[in-house]
Amino acid sequence: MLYYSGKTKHIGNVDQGDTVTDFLPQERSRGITIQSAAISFDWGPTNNSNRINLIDTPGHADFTFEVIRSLRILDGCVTILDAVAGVEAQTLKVWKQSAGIPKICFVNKMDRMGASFGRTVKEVVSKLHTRCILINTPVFETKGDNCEFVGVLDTLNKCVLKYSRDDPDKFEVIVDLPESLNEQLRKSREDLVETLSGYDTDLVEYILEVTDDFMEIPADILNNSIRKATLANYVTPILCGASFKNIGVQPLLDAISLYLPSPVETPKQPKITRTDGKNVPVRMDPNKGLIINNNGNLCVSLAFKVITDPIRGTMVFVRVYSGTLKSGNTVYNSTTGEKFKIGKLVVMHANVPEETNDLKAGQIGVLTGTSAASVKTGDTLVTHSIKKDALKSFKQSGELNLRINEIEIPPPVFSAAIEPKTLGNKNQMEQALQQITTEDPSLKITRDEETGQTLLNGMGELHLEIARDRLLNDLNAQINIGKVMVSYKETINKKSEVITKTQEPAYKLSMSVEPSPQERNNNDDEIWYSLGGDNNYFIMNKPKDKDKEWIYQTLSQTSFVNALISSCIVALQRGGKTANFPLHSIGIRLLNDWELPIDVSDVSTILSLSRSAICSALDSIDKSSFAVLEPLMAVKISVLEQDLGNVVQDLTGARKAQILSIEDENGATDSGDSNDDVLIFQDIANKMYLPLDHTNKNSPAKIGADIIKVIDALVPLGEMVAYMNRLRSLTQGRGSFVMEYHGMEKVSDDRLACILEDY
Ligand SMILES: Nc1nc2c(ncn2[C@@H]2O[C@H](COP(=O)(O)OP(=O)(O)OP(=O)(O)O)[C@@H](O)[C@H]2O)c(=O)[nH]1
Repeated sequence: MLYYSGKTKHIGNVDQGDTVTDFLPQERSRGITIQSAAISFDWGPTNNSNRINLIDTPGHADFTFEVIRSLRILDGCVTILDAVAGVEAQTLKVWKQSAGIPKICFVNKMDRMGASFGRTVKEVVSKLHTRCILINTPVFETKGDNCEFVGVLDTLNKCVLKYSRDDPDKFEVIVDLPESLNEQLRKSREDLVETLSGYDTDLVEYILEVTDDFMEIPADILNNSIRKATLANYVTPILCGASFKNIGVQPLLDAISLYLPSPVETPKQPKITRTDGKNVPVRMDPNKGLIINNNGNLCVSLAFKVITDPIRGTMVFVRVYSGTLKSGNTVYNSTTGEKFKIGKLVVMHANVPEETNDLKAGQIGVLTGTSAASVKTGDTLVTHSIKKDALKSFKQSGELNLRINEIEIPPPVFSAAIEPKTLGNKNQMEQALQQITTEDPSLKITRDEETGQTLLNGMGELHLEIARDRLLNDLNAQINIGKVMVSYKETINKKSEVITKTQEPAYKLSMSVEPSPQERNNNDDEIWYSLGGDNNYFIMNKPKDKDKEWIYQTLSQTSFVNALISSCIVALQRGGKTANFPLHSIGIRLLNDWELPIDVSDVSTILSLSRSAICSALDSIDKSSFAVLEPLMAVKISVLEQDLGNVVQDLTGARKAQILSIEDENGATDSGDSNDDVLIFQDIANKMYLPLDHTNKNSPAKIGADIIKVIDALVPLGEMVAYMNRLRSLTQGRGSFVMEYHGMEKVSDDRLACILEDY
């Protein structure tokens, strides 16, 4: 894409390790994407081109947070499928995560032996539950004994685009089609028009009034109709190609411009809320921003990624949601309460930054320089042009404290102990840890206050392995890292006493600790603040008391709340009474009888009083009311029928799995959709026109006579460590699995004894 849009001079190759978006040394040496990259380029006729902000996300399950944070800010997705593997378990997972975002599918690797466009499209309809329309279909040529993929048949423009494998810039447009391709074109066009007619009444009117010959309907009428139906998530346009052989990339770029939404049209606008919980409507207008009381307007942006570049320093990637962000603006970070002045604003073109004066609503760009160093992924940044005299009342009402719906970080389920090689390396270790956790908030550092041990927590074994390499090799940290272990937690099953702490002249804080529910009720009298995951919350009863409004004037509400949140986090790091494991599912409540002196100006007393109140509250709970929790994983395993017995026996025996279902692959219904939907989409898939596959000869077992069974099970994570090797040996390498975090579960007494022994 970068090559064709003119942003790079040659085409990067993952296998040679010179891609633009995979730029970390480890991404290049391992040939995988670890961090999602955001780059911008233009595509389309020169005077009418579209700015495309491309975010390339990793595919491995351990980097799921990269996908979550990218989905938060993007307006449309391109789902890339491997034409041999079809819809994989991870495809299904990411598809569900991106619900509501308009999508295009690109069936890649059509040049491979066993590639099957037809089967892949059928799987997209029946497994992902979406209607598909074929924007282009594959074209093959017989060369000797081989059948070679050479180009695509454009359904809309009724021509073949034939590519040269040697020269990425060369392609022929063929309009005189042989009869076999004419039939392929007619059938895909007929199907496309029929599917769109189910949604677009304008198209139906055109057919009734102008022509009912689907071959005669002009491409621009159909393109309009496809755009509408895609934005409404009614259909998914599908294209095919072989990016490695430079086939079908330009039509994909055209499709992105034609069918995916601009920022103004995106159906999934973010939620902007004020600290009092009220929603503020998003206004994607670069000139106006969020107008407040006619006194000026606000520009609101979300920092969705922070990286430390060895040359450019901190780079904060932002998406602007309202108004215009200008270089030189003073930014208020409403998540942390800090203020800073923007240095340079840049837009990344491939790996070359281009300085810009402003970023308008809808755009993506980068804040650089040391002033941005305190920003973390997920922070909301606010700038305003509010008249001075109005600003004071504005601040008092807390209206600057807007938050764009925060990015929830999935809980890390693995950890490894980490220590400096010598005492002298401690500071450097802290800095390196700070850097990798700022870049990747799904890595977390926890410290056991009593033993002084530091734990690096992550989403999976590969995640921690990569973090380890980055610390040791890229950041040169002088550290020792222990074995990767499962993260166990502890929780409480009863409420503590209420502990009141006071200090002269007029400080009073009463706090208690309680088990926090999995699903909380929406209670208007309470505000819940997440304590950075682990289902831990700080709960504050909303002050009703008019006399307490002064707090907004003297000590801003944000610093009061932030101080309480920090003390909660510190107090929770003490861990539980059974084995000192970090605490989970805890609610820390501030009662409404708090008092502060009228001239309070700093938060240190609040910090120490609240911390000591929480610790005493935890101490008031007896040891027998603490319980150890372990991560439970939802596992989906695909195996051939003949291997099913062995795999199930291993799961239920050694691995203590709870089997939820075993189904034939085609009947597997994990979409979360109703049974009716499942049947509807199977029916659509069966009736849909699919062109013949020519490369399908030596296709994998999947489409042979073998029946594939899908096992759904819940398994303790501790039993899934190194499961890939076990599954391979049980199935002669023919089985595959994906898993995702399901929740924390109380450990039975006999398992607890084993876990404690292991630790
Ligand atoms: N035969 C063939 N191989 C391809 C094609 N496109 C990519 N590949 C190969 O597939 C492998 C994976 O390519 P990537 O581009 O890294 O795939 P990815 O899905 O982005 O992987 P992650 O970055 O880890 O998410 C590489 O070895 C590529 O050479 C294609 O069109 N044809």
